[in-house]
Amino acid sequence: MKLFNEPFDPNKNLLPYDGKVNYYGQIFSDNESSQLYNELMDEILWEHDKAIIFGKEIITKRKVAWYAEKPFSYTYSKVTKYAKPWTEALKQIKQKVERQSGESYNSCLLNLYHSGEEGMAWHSDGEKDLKKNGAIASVSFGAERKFAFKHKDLKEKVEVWLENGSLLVMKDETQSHWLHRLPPTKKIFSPRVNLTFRTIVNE
Ligand SMILES: O=C(O)CCC(=O)C(=O)O
Ligand SMILES: [Fe+2]
Repeated sequence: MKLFNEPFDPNKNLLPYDGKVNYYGQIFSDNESSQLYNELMDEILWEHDKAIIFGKEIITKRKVAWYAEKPFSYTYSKVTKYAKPWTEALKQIKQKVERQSGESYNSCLLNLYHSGEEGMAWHSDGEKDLKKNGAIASVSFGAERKFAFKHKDLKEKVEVWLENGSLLVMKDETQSHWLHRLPPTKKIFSPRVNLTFRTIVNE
């Protein structure tokens, strides 16, 4: 298992094969990050996520939100949501992320983890509404958390710490061949906000 810490190279592919993941580290300063974190906490219309697991509706402890340039519908864990329009903070973050990653995005799924006990299970983001092999840019604010990848067939694992104000980009075949998760932990007590900028192709 590989665990990437500093020093890191944003051009280095964290995955050994079958996809591409780049970690850019902190692209927002500590000041910018705490301001953006506060704005997101206050202004985003956070809701508990509903998911259908084995045919049963469950409500997650984590909160989610879905914003985009148009009121796209997006089906995630078998539940359809309609996007809300960009806020000023989201426009500001999106602009920086597009410049850094050299890609553009038309939507953003946000997750609020109140503490380390909330995480996200193994999955890949290959829903049919997403552009095939499109880049997904993940921005994190608040508590630093570990993020893990696992190859679907070979089970190889790669882990990286996602710092406050950091950017991670997953692209090419990553979603076809690798799962990712945010492992829960009993060692972290403060909240974390994650934004994944994506490209939706439905209309
Ligand atoms: O919180 C994270 O870092 C990951 C979120 C994620 O994988 C997702 O929203 O699909
Ligand atoms: Fe994901």
